[in-house]
Amino acid sequence: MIRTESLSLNNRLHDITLTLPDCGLIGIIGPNGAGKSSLLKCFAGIAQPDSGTVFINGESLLKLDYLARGQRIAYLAQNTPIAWDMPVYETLALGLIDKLPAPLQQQKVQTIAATFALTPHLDTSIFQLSGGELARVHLARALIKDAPILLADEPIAALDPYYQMDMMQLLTDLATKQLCVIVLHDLALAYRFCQHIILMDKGQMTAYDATQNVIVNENLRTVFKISATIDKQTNSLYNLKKHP
Ligand SMILES: Nc1ncnc2c1ncn2[C@@H]1O[C@H](COP(=O)(O)OP(=O)(O)OP(=O)(O)O)[C@@H](O)[C@H]1O
Repeated sequence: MIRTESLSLNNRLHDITLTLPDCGLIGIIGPNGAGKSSLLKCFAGIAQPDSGTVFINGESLLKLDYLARGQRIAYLAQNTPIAWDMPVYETLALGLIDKLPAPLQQQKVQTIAATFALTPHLDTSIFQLSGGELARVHLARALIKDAPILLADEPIAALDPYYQMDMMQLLTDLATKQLCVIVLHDLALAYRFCQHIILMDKGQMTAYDATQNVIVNENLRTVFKISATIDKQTNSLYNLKKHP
């Protein structure tokens, strides 16, 4: 569970108080520059707020050392640079915190590779992967350590439509057992898959509630300057238009 109290980060985040549940898929949406990544970085302890506190399962993030944070949180940045060439297998194994006996490590890598359709690429150099394949490697590497909280910044941005839906379904399944907080721009996928939405605008949390209460035309107009057709029965959002 993540809880924040009056979180502020210079002029990027203003007075954000919220409680996220133990399980569920939570989407952070908002226009460019709204503060989505900054909020996620505060949850992860990567950005230090000027005021306010982040609590992870009741413990102040400031009191947790790096190992304790790593055991509780898997964080995937927006653009994860890779400095050196390695096969996919080794890249996935790097996500494990503890040194495991070789057979157990192999089993964990193979299981996560199968989940992310990476088995055929285990011996491939990561420099030879497509953008979408690499995005799947990054998410798999973040998840391999089984931390109870996943924080991922635009994890589906580089994926084609098939894998975007595949990944959202995978995150939905994962979120029955743990908390997954993702930043995303695709409002249709956010509407279809996320249980709750944090709506950010100009560093403020404009709304945080069940998805169908947040993604409504009034908020789309005021925050995004767009409108859409929203069908609550089929959980679909389409026909996006710039609002005049
Ligand atoms: N390291 C930083 N230092 C100072 N200001 C920053 C830093 N990173 C981002 N900002 C500023 O903070 C504001 C919020 O940025 P943030 O990256 O959180 O927005 P975002 O909603 O994730 O945007 P996008 O959708 O474009 O990725 C922006 O005005 C940005 O210029």
